[in-house]
Amino acid sequence: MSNPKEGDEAPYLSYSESHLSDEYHQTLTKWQHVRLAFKAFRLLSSPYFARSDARRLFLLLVTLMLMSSAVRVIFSYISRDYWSALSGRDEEQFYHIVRNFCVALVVLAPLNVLYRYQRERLALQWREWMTERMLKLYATNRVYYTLEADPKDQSKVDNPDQRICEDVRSFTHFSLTFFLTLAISIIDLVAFSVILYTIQPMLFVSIISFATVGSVGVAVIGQQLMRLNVERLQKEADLRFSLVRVRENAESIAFYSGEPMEQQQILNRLDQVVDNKNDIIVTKRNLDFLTTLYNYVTWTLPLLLLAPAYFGGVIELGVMQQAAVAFGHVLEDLSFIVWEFDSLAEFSASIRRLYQFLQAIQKADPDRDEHSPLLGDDMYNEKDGLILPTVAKRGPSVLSTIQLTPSLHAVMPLTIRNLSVSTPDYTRTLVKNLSLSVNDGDHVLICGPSGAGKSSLVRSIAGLWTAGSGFIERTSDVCFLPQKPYCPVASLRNQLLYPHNSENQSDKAFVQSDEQLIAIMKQVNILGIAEQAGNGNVEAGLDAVLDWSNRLSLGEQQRLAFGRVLLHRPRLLILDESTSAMDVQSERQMYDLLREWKVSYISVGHRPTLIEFHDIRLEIRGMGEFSIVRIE
Ligand SMILES: Nc1ncnc2c1ncn2[C@@H]1O[C@H](COP(=O)(O)OP(=O)(O)OP(=O)(O)O)[C@@H](O)[C@H]1O
Repeated sequence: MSNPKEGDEAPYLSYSESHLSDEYHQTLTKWQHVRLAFKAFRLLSSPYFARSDARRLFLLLVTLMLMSSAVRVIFSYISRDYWSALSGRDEEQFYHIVRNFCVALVVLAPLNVLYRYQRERLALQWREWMTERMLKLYATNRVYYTLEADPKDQSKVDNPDQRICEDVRSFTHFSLTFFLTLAISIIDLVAFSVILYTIQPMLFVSIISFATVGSVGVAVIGQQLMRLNVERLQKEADLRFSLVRVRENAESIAFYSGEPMEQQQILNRLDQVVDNKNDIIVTKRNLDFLTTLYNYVTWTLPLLLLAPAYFGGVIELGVMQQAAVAFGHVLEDLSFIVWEFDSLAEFSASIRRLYQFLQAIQKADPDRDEHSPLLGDDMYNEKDGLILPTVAKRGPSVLSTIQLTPSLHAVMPLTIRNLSVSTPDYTRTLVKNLSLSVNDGDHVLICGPSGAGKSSLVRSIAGLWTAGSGFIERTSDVCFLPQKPYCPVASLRNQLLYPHNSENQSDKAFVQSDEQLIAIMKQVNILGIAEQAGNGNVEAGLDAVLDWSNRLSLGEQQRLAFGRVLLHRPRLLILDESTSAMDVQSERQMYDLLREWKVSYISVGHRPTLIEFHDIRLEIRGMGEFSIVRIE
């Protein structure tokens, strides 16, 4: 990996794999980091603020921000007069100021509240918009699958869940908080500097020197805090992920009695979180020593500087008080970035993680290339929302890929010509030069030794794997049945309708009556499941929402998956060991149903009982070799 040079712009925007990696980021200079962060920030934020509604809300927010700045200056004058009236024992003036204060409190103070409210509201809307868009890009063209598929891929992004949920939240929240607070600080800085200067020019000079010394000191310690915070996000996501894995694989772990190993792994990750947090606490303590000292000096320094003038009767007590307040404000504004190290670190970490993630999504999506907008803004239309891309924009790939053409009007359910299938990393060819035609009513059995490439061939037919060469034409009216069917957390009715959903308006055409669903459950022999879930009432059972993947046996889940197929009645069905957990009689019953429906099917499996349900046998032997024979 080459070390990037100063002024080297191009790599920041390209998504070559090395530029997505953490190692690449470690080679960047500090200046390049800042430029990359700004460029990434612009690319991530501009699509949202290109929208008229977002711009309107932002304008309102800036107006409120300016007004709340003015409120602070007005209050500083009220407070000056208040103290002056008190020190001069001027009762009439005092009550006059109290009246002014009450009016200001009612009229002006709510502006501060409204400003903060509006800021939160905009941050939430922005978050919703960005998360929605990222989710769509993540789901388009099975990007989520591609990102997980190649374990050796250097550009693989960790914890996408954390990036979509947590990083988007902190990005949108901090963008607004940070930049607006920065703007307020600059306005305040100017306003209160003028006040200080008019009280005594020396006050202004001393505050600048004081703030510079303090900021440098804090920056040295704060830098370490920034690095530790970046690490914290990743370590906490890793810990959460290891707990999610235990929950998802609870039964397998229980059978293996794998608790000690799992616990060890979780504890190792917890140790890393704790070590990191310890370092953060120690660094914060050091920072605290400095900032506390700084705060107390801030409180007394302006009073010390103005004491001779006060005791000499040149200025009033109110002026002293106003100077102290202004001094605090200016110092706070000058040190804003320093104080905000914590959030700044979190903010820059989330920018980087989001940018990396969106680059990886762009790379994994065959319909997009490095020139496509990062957040897909060309696909956005104010009226229809996000439109998913349909036209391939990417030029010919350097690596050859399988050409898949799914069509509703395909002449045959499946035609394969000169197909070679490789693993996603192109290191091994599993099938070489395969040509096969599957006619309506054909039943093909794919068999062969474990690891030879049977499931890989199915993945290529589905379009999940594209590494290799050759042509696949198939009907788009196809269903794939994996060995372990996916059961979403939903009602039994929606298990059967999956991937459709009875609650979705757009899926209305796929929804079946309870009678039809019950008839199907009878055919695939799972009516008992509905009866149990509904305490004897089958209709109530259809509405039961349970963790079905843990509740049902694998054989029951496989029969449920056949029920889904029966509902969808595809022209072509591809089964990858989809009856492996069934008893022989159930397996026969399922295949009899398939034949009854006259559906063409291709099965992958090892069981000798499967032979009799098929008429063509494709044996994959590994290393590219195969044979095709007709079963008599
Ligand atoms: N994402 C991946 N990247 C690289 N190699 C992979 C990947 N997924 C699977 N493989 C490898 O591809 C080979 C073929 O796997 P495949 O799942 O197709 O085998 P199979 O014939 O279906 O085996 P089984 O009968 O055990 O299910 C295996 O050696 C496997 O390790």
